[in-house]
Amino acid sequence: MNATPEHIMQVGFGFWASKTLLSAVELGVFSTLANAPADLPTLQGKLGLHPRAARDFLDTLVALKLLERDGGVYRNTAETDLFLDRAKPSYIGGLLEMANARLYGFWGSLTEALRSGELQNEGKGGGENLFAALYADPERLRGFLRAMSGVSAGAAQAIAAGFPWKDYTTFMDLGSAQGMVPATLAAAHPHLTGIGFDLPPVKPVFEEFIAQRGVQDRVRFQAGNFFEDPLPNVDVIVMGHILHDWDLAEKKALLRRVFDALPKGGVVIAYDAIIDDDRRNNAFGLLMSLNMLIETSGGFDYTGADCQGWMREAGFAKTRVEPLVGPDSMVIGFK
Ligand SMILES: C[S@@+](CC[C@H](N)C(=O)[O-])C[C@H]1O[C@@H](n2cnc3c(N)ncnc32)[C@H](O)[C@@H]1O
Repeated sequence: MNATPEHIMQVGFGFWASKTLLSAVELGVFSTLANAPADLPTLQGKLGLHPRAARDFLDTLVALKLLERDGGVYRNTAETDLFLDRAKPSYIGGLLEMANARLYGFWGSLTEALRSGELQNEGKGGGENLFAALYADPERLRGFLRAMSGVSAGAAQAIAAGFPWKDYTTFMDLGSAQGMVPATLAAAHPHLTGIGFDLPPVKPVFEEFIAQRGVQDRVRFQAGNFFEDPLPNVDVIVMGHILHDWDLAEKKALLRRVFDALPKGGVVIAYDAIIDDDRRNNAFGLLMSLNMLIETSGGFDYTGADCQGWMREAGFAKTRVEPLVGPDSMVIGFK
């Protein structure tokens, strides 16, 4: 065997590259360059970089294939221009802003979480649930909800394209956050009307986003607690990155409530970074589960087989798993 330490070093120093990108988003590198490509002195001035740091920082982004440089002029790549320019609706940097402001620091306590099984975020020591901790601060709430749009944008498009919506007329996105899924479904399918269901403080942020997307005539918000309040009657209930937040008993209780709320012929679509059944390939799904260890008191990610089992137990007659984009898959249950 021709063993080299390359892979080990790449993984071990992954945080160097990761933090360089997160700081670039924080400093607005990509939004600045989307307006106009620029040379080193111009960028240094616009971004407020120290002369000692600027050249290495920007050339690192070139080497990481996040920027291009031609004759001393830096510009975005096609991908960073589309996804990391704050001015574009395709911006997914909210997720990276949240990773930078919160998760980067919390993951520093991973070893402690691995030993104690206890969350390591704002709720540490207080036993508070993630959402109570997040929602105590309006800026943090907005940041978190924006981040959720980034994390669900690709999946929302894949669900809009990959599910037979022509057979259904109403849907609800349970735990909708800012409303990326309802906005995307309504925009793609003019015959659909939908509801975003989430905790009361989410309402203004949801309504602002839905109006920006121009679908406010067909998408409304309903405030409630999905463990306690009655769920509206719709054909299809979507649950994106919801089940992984909760422990096993809570996951099963939620699926049971969803089953009870659906009409006969109704459908649940649960999507997450679903782990492959053999639990060895979807590294992102497994890392997401460790992220739930850091972020929640009992949450964990799961395989397609796990989720289909819980759906059957809740009463769903038929279930299947379908890939979406990247590490995400959806588990569909038919009542
Ligand atoms: C991880 S986010 C997922 C957001 C979005 N569905 C997505 O895929 O990006 C979980 C969402 O569930 C909401 N949520 C948490 N607890 C809730 C509860 N008890 N009742 C209703 N919504 C809740 C949160 O406010 C948050 O918007």
